[in-house]
Amino acid sequence: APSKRQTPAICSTLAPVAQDLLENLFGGECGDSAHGALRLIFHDAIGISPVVGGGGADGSIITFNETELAFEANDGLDDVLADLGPFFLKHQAVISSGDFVQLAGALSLAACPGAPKVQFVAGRPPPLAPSPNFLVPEPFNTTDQILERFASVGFAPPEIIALLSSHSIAGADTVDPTIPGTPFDTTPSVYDTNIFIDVLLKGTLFPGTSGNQGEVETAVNGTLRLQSDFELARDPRTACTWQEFATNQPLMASQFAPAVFKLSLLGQNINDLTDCSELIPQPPALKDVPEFPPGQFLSDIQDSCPTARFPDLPTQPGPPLDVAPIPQADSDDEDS
Ligand code: HEM
Ligand SMILES: [Ca+2]
Ligand SMILES: [Ca+2]
Repeated sequence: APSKRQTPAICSTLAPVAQDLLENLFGGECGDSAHGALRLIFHDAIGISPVVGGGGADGSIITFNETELAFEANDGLDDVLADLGPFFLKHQAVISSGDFVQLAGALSLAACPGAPKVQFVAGRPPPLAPSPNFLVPEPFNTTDQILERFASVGFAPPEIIALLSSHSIAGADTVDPTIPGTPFDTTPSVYDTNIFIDVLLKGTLFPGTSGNQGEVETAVNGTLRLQSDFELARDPRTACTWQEFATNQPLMASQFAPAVFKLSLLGQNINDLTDCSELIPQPPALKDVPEFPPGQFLSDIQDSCPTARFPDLPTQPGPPLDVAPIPQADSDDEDS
């Protein structure tokens, strides 16, 4: 008989944690809790530098949250930790904070149609110290600064754009504090290519107040555009990858999975970790049809790739959208 790989002990131990997160934290939704858990992967992992140190994907953002939540770039993560923290405390006897962040992040995609299944490895030791400040990119950083920050930990420009596909299932609470939960694209519960289409449209409005640091005008009511997304979409070093993903959802998903797995290994040695990817469900499939939002056309696209024109797409029928805010996860009260 063909030999079947036996489930490693650490994976069996973590199975009930995964189950609890899927059922009781995410509840089968690609909503605020899932978005927060996905963002947390990044803000924990990127806390490492060849110059100033830091432990990367080590769970420091949980263990040393008193230090790291005070960093400006981590604004809004207080809500995420309020949401996830009780699950970590409940299971901390069997899972390190570093594994918890990465497990929750990989599981966060489970209910997001179109998302890839991301690998998960376990066995990260407890973090030794908080991350130094100023390692997490900010939406008002220049493209040079962002590319350099990622390059210093081994990420090439196309990998950065692949990682930013996460902004397809995301929104902002703190960029414009008057409108928490404002999504970055028209479909914040679907891992589709709309983020890459929407951000290339000519900006005409602010969804709330103007003058917020790191925000630029967006094209669709109810969505918020980050200055960093705007610039990465238009910079010649990244614009062609951005444009390619805009009309190729399978490519976007297939490039995101290895890039986000690579994030989960920052500061870790993969040879010391155990593959527990069997704990991660395959997210629902998506048949993505790239379209311009209602009332928008190719002439509204700010063509930015030097070597290929943006392709013409159908326009979604109907009146202009006013995208609804993302309902906020509330750790105490779900139904009032
Ligand atoms: C250039 C790098 C990046 C910048 C400047 C950036 C910036 C931001 C900002 C300002 C927010 C809104 C936070 C708030 O006000 O609540 C946000 C949200 C988010 N980001 Fe990024 N980000 C970057 C890269 C990434 C990466 C690599 C990931 C992937 C793992 C990611 C995943 C998310 C998610 C999922 C959210 C939504 C959080 C929520 O809705 O609660 N971002 N990002
Ligand atoms: Ca960290
Ligand atoms: Ca989307």
